[in-house]
Parts: sequence; structure tokens; C-alpha cells
Amino acid sequence: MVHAPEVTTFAKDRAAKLDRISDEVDEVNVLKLKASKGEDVNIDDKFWEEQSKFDSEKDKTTFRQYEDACDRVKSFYLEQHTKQTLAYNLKMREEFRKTVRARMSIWEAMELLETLVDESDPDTSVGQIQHLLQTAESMRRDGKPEWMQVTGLIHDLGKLLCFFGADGQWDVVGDTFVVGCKFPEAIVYGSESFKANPDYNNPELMTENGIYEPHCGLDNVMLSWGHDEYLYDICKRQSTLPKEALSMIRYHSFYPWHREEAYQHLMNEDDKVQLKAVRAFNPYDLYSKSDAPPVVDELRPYYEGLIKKFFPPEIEW
Ligand SMILES: O[C@H]1[C@H](O)[C@@H](O)[C@H](O)[C@@H](O)[C@H]1O
Ligand SMILES: [Fe+2]
Ligand SMILES: [Fe+2]
Repeated sequence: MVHAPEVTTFAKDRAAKLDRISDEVDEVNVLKLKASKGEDVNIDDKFWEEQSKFDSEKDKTTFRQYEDACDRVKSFYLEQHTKQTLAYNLKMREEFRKTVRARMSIWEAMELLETLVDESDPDTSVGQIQHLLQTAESMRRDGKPEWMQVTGLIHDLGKLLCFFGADGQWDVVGDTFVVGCKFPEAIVYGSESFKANPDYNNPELMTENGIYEPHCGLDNVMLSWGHDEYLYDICKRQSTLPKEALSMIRYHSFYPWHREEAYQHLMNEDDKVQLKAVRAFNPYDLYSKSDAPPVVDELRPYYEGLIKKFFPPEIEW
């Protein structure tokens, strides 16, 4: 068992290292954004304000009802909140940078997710390939640009982790939160649900900022390990998606932030822009879950065409 102050010093060094890495990545992203902006990508303030058609179509109060959720969902979150520690997160990031687990195309990865049913999700019982197509199709219907449709199509591919030796689903799916500082009430089932987490019982970590500096920017904080952080890292390195798309991927499960407005004290100026992007993405992810399941084979040629524009034929997973 690692002694608490040691974890903190290690985490601070690690955070500084991540800081440098993300600076380099930011430069690359600016270039990518310029390169792909051309015809199709037009990101101005008005773009983020456009409402989705779901606003007039769906009763939103029927989604994400965690108090009424089944035992499967409740015990999922209890396990996740108990096991997602700072030490575990540092270990996973280190491990994942070192190895390539598989080589396959985006479409092959989507097909693998056919059989995966997400244990944390009270709103969907279809396979994940269906959920991905529902998300992308609802964006296409609303006339969203190609880069955003592709983002919708792939946003949950990080759930492939389930096939790479994950220990159940607690470190793959579900909403995310920041590790290394206080767990806010805004997290599903509240801070009480972290009672058995070793970090919760470490007063040094349970301050407002924990191991982070105020307003250090979300690029420099660690979100609980799972499908978002994993896929973000892959897309940052292996796609030409713009920064806003990468934020949609990294933060889409970060409901305590994008919906409940927690973690304001860690945000910097750029995070405010990214928040708009994530909020524009969210309705397509959430409210398309009650749409009719799409016919995979009919949609395949269209989406294979889009994938080609932003990804190489083979991805290192
Ligand atoms: O149960 C869901 C599901 O796992 C989603 O993929 C994730 O993005 C959501 O945040 C979560 O609540
Ligand atoms: Fe997700
Ligand atoms: Fe999703």
C-alpha cells in the first residue's frame, strides 16, 4: 500500500508531465483544426447555440433517473466509486501509453461492440453499435457537419476496453469525475457513495483543489479512467478531428461538469469554449437512445466514407 504523501508528490510530478504533453498536443490540434476547417467545419458562437430537434420532440425528464434505476445500475456505481482512486488512475495511464492492444479499423471496432450492453446505463439496452449509429444519425438529421457526425459515430468506442482485460465495467463506462480532489455532490449518488474509496478517507486529497492548482485547466486534471480518457488519447494521436471534437469525446460522460456545473474552480478560459462544444454534443448522445434502432448494413457505406476523411484505415488500440 502506497503511503498517502508519496502518492501526492508522485501525482504532482505526473501532473506537471501531463501539462507539458498537453501543451505539445494543443499545438498539433491547432494545426489540425486549420487543416480540416476548409469546407465543412465552421465553428463560431452561433454554431453552438443551435438547438437540437430533440428539444421539441422528447420528454427529457424520462432519461437519467438514477434514483429509480435498477439494482444493476446502483451496484455498478457503488463499485466504481469505491475503486476509482488516484493511484489506480496513475497506474492505468502509465500502462496504456506503453502498449498497443489491437490493430483494427474503426468499423471493425464498432462491430466488436455489437454484443456489449452497458451496465451503467438506465436508458439503453441495445448493443453499442446501435447506440453509436443512433447518435450519428440524429446529428445527420439535424444537419450537423461531418466532423461532428463522425464524433457521434465513434464517441463510445473506448468501451473496447471491456475486451482488453478490463475487470468488469467499473473502469470502462458510467459518468466520470475528477480524481485527486474532493468528490462533489453533483456526481450520481453523491459523495456518500465514495465512502469506501481510500481517497475519500485521505484528507489531503479531499480538499477543493486536491493535487491541482486553482484554474489549472481541465487539460491538466485526471478524469476517472474509462472509455472517454482512453478514446480521447487515441483520437488525439491518430485522427484529424478538431479540438472541439476531442473535447466532446473526453468530456461526454463528465455530467458533474457539463450538466451540474461542478469543478468551476479548475477551469481556465479555453474550457468555457470546450463546454459549449460538449453541451452541443450531449442531446444527440442522450436523447437518441429512445430512437428506433438503425439498420447497420444500410448505413455502413455512408459512414465508412466519413471515417476515411478523419482516420487512417487501421487504428492502434
Ligand atoms: O451510462 C452511461 C454510459 O456509460 C455512457 O457511455 C456514458 O458516456 C455516460 O456518461 C453514462 O452515464
Ligand atoms: Fe459514453
Ligand atoms: Fe454514448
